[in-house]
Amino acid sequence: MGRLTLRGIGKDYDGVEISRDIDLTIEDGEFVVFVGPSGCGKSTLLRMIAGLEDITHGEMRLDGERINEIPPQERDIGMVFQSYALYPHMTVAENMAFGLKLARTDKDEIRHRVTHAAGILQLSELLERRPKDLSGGQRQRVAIGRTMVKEPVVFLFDEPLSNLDASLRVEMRVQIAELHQRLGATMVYVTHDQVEAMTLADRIVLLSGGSIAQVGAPLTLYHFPESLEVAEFIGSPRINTLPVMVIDPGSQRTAVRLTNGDTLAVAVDGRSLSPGDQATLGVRAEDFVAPEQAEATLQARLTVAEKLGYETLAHLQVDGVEGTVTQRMDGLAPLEEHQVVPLGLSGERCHLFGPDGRTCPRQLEIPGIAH
Ligand SMILES: Nc1ncnc2c1ncn2[C@@H]1O[C@H](COP(=O)(O)OP(=O)(O)OP(=O)(O)O)[C@@H](O)[C@H]1O
Repeated sequence: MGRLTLRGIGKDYDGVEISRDIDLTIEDGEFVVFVGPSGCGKSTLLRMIAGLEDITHGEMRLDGERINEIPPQERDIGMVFQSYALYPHMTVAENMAFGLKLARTDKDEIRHRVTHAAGILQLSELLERRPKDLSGGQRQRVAIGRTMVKEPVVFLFDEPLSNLDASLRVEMRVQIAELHQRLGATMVYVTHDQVEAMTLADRIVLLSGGSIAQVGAPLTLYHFPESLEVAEFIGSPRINTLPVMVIDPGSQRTAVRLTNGDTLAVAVDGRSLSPGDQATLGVRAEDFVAPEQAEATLQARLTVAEKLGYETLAHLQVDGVEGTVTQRMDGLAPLEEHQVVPLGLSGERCHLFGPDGRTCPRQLEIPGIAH
């Protein structure tokens, strides 16, 4: 088993609050990713679970047992660090066996566990090599193997892929997902990379300023963000934001005025808003519609077209809108420099955020996505 419960967890450093009011249950076998901007407290929270940081407030339990005061080596939890921290003078096999040797595990048992882990991590041919003779990805696998042989019920990963180049990151990401499927262990993973979070997580915990901004399945956060901050963090390219004025807030549709004077009835419950409020319309790059299906259309001018092959990201300028707006287009869409592009909007496919950044609940059902 490996069920973690965090109740009212908080951390102060010298009187400064770093994390606060963290309430979270991580189920046995779940893959949970902590994500958020730099300094939001992801690593601190992970280190508290590992026992590497004292917990200032609250209670943490593993399978029902309070672990606040239990030292790291006595928790049934293993951590894989960003820096692999392998011993350079030891072989791969010795590095993997080291922790078990210290714990005076039986020699045959050590050999069995190292061989088993090496098989799963495709390290069997490399067991006699030293770390300097391994690639970055192989070293990372050894670091995972060293944790695996301890057979913890919870694995913690602190940005394990951040030292790898882009293509290796993708490859290791898939391997970590496969490892989770094979072991079925609880995994808690820290990253500031939202793509890693989206692809690996059963549930994402988005942290902001030391507390939880939203917890949910990746696609729930993508389609039903609870705040502008979450909407802007999840998704690449970043969600487009357009300033609008609230005209008529309603429970099913909320009418807003765009910068060009057009009105749009957004399919949200806007009853928390008042007429005249300055709000923010959120539109993902793929959510613009063809002009003939649009309820309102903004005229935009192409600034840059990023041709990625299967799609083109068109960066556009819209009068009265700061920065650029990005539209996802077909990879073969013919585009000319400075071309005028009509940006069609549909009230069904937009998000609306109030002046305080809170989301107006979307009146939309997407099959299979809870909200
Ligand atoms: N030992 C410490 N003493 C004082 N402040 C600390 C200490 N360790 C971390 N902090 C502060 O706590 C906050 C959260 O740090 P933490 O490393 O948990 O953030 P993070 O979200 O993991 O960031 P990053 O993505 O940059 O690694 C930061 O403001 C950091 O400066």
